[in-house]
Amino acid sequence: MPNPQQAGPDPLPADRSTDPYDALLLLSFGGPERPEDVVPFLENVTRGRGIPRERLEAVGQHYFLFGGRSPINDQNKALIAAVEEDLAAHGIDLPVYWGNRNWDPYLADTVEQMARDGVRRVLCLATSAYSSWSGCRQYRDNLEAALAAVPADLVAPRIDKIGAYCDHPGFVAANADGVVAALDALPVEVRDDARLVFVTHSIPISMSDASGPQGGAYVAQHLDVAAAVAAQVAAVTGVERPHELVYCSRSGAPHIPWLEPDVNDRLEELAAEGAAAVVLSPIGFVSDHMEVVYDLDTEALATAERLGLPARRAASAGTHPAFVAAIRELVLDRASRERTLAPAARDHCPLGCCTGSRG
Ligand SMILES: CC1=C(CCC(=O)O)c2cc3nc(cc4[nH]c(cc5[nH]c(cc1n2)c(C)c5CCC(=O)O)c(CCC(=O)O)c4C)C(CCC(=O)O)=C3C
Ligand SMILES: [Fe+2]
Repeated sequence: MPNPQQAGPDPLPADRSTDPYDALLLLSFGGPERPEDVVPFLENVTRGRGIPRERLEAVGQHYFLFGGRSPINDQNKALIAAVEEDLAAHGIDLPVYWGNRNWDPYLADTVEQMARDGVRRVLCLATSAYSSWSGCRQYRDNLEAALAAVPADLVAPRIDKIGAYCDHPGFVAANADGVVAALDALPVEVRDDARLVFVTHSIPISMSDASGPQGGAYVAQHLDVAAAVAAQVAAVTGVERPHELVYCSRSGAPHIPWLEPDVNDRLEELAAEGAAAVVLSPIGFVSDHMEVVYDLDTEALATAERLGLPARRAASAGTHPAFVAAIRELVLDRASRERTLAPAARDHCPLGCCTGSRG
């Protein structure tokens, strides 16, 4: 009878096995790090997207206001460090790679490096938690293009992408914590009456309508997350507050309809209605991107100030431990489903999913 003691090293317990994956890839947007990078970065982002020149100049100014440096790369480095630490603390041995759509480190270089390192099966997590062409399908297309560019003398890895994960309880919990902290930062006399205003990136209505397998997923997912976060905040604070979803960072040509209301317009209405205070919670962003530090912290908070409306911006998920743990759970869950050939609904992207890309 074989002696199990001599059967080689114990296999990892199923709950920390990442088989069949041998690497995790963080796939992100990328951002400039120096003033000289800003214009080339914007050219990368908007190539063929028909963004009016005035809009590009305005967005360039947002970056220059912050010294030509986007916060996004530092945030991704911090997230990777936190994920590596969390994986190690849980006895999980999985190297983490990082590649971007629009700036260095470019995805194609990262995929080539993975091939050189002999990586065969990669699990990819994008820094976008929701379904849409911009947040999901475009990243899939970027993966395909990067794989196709791997030099012929190398074996390209196989890459599976985790689907929209905004519904993960850890993502919801991280955002709820941010809202609770923002409420605490409001003057005590308006705290209980504060309105919870959840914010995400506006996208063309045609892109929104075509998001997810059945369409309309972008807005539906955000409404679900907003409701879940608001419920958790109510449970923690013991106060039910009205909540709603608004949009920021509208781009594109003026005649193309994008999701509304814009956060600034809505703040005007709320002030006119006599709202006591607001908390802005950027659930549409996984960390404090330029849209958060400019469109919310700089612009929307100035609007609120002008209106005399007390307002605080809640932290995004960032490196909140609940979000970092969520990433580990997403990885382990996908790996175990891959082993049992039972992919989760989130990972099922039919051919027509998130295709609509323009107004
Ligand atoms: C849904 C969505 C997300 C969330 C999902 C995800 O994260 O992917 C997102 C993220 C981001 N968008 C970013 C930056 C930009 N997005 C632009 C333009 C556009 N975004 C769009 C949508 C989204 N964008 C759309 C429909 C356009 C119009 C052009 C087109 O149809 O493709 C432009 C061009 C100028 C402008 O028009 O604003 C810039 C500079 C950055 C980096 C920020 C930083 O540096 O911290 C990040 C994380
Ligand atoms: Fe964007």
